[in-house]
Amino acid sequence: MASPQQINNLQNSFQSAVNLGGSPGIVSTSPTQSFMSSVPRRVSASRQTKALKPFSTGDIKILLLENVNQTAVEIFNGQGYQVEFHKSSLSEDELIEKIRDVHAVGIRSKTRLTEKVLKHAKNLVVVGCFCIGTNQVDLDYAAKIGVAVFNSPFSNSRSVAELIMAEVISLARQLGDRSIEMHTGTWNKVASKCWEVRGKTLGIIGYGHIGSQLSVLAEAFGMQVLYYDIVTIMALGTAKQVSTLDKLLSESDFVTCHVPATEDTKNLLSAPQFAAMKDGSYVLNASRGTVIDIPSLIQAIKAGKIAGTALDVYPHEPAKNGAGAFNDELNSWISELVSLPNVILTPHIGGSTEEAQSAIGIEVAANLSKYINEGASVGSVNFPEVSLRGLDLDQENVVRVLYIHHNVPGVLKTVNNILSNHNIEKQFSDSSGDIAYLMADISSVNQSDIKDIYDQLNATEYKISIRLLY
Ligand SMILES: NC(=O)c1ccc[n+]([C@@H]2O[C@H](COP(=O)([O-])OP(=O)(O)OC[C@H]3O[C@@H](n4cnc5c(N)ncnc54)[C@H](O)[C@@H]3O)[C@@H](O)[C@H]2O)c1
Ligand SMILES: O=C(O)CC[C@@H](O)C(=O)O
Repeated sequence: MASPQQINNLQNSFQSAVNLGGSPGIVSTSPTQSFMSSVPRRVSASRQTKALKPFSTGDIKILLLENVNQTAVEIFNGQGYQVEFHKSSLSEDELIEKIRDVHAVGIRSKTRLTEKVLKHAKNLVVVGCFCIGTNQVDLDYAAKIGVAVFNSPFSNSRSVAELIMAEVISLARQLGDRSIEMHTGTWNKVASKCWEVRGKTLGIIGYGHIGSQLSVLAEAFGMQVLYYDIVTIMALGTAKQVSTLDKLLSESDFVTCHVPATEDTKNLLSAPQFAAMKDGSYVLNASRGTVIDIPSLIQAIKAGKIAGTALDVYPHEPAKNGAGAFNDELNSWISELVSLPNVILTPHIGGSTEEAQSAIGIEVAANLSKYINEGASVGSVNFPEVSLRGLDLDQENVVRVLYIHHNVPGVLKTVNNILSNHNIEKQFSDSSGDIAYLMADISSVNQSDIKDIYDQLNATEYKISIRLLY
């Protein structure tokens, strides 16, 4: 378990990496009253670069849902933001109400940020998914309205891989059933249909961050590893990539899914795939609930084709913890599933370890703060990745222009024409699909010029959103 000191050290290293120490720079998508007042700049002596600060730090409001780790809360508090923290996710109506005037939202896997919800967000600049998966957010629509989305691409990968490894052994030894029996007073000392995992074949569908970590763990247990992925990926150890899903299914004793939720992965394993598997093999899923057709899996277990399953994710999951939350109203087949032998069910805890949650809290909070304070979108999952080096401490009358716009011809000419009365110190622009993002540091800007620059940029036909940091 990570000690508070280790967590503190981790946090410090992240903070210095993203240069969050000292005075934060603050932003807003639209000019507030404080935009027009000349807020004196605060520059920390310990910093090598100038902190940008157009507004009072208290102007930034952050809504954190789903018990996002306290490391994130501490980072945001340290920035002086207003943090509203909720342990669970919110209903759609509550979310629509809460999202109206916040600048950032932090969620995990339960909160659905749909187009309908995002349409009500009038000041939203950025979304943080404090997890790996981002399928719960309408990424295209978010980009369309100029909202960058960040996640933590691998902070919980190891935790998921370790859980799966534990479950592979637990299924092979029917551990779940033996434990339930003992809890109810039954002594059932059996060896029949209980196996070592040594020498067995693990088939991994999706050889990304989690799949490849799992590959290493499985080989250490003496397993052979096959993997199927839509892209060619270098094998770790002696694992072998197979060219078709059917080959993986027909040769594996255990099949585990580590793919994202996409149209292509919906019901990736259904009746024909279970039929193609070895008799007495096992199925594991800790990716997303849409990836496996659970009613077909139930039939395959009942028919004796599949000897057991470990599931961590479900098509519908409860919004919050509580007794009775996992029932047939949620998914009609639940009571049938729980009545079957050798079925290990966990409440979406693949990434739920102290280490993973604390690292995710720090990573995503740091990225969000950097985007809010400096405009850096590097690491965003739906945005062009743009960043500029910090401003020198002694630079006076400098403004950073953050201009998110439609990716069409003529933008640079128009924007640079607006900026041309000032010296463009540096500029970077990139596009991703229909969205483009231009960042420019301009000098020789008087306080009185700022509103004029804002108004001119705001009037351009290509604009999606603008922020000015100074
Ligand atoms: N249970 C949990 O708590 C938990 C925790 C973390 C992640 N996850 C889920 O696990 C998923 C995988 O995580 P990751 O970090 O390994 O992702 P990743 O992006 O690193 O790897 C996913 C791999 O799947 C491959 N892939 C995509 N579509 C495919 C298809 N149709 N067939 C075969 N391969 C395909 C990709 O090429 C990639 O190599 C995430 O998307 C997330 O939904 C769950
Ligand atoms: O913490 C969560 O809610 C999600 C965990 C996992 O599914 C992920 O996508 O990282």
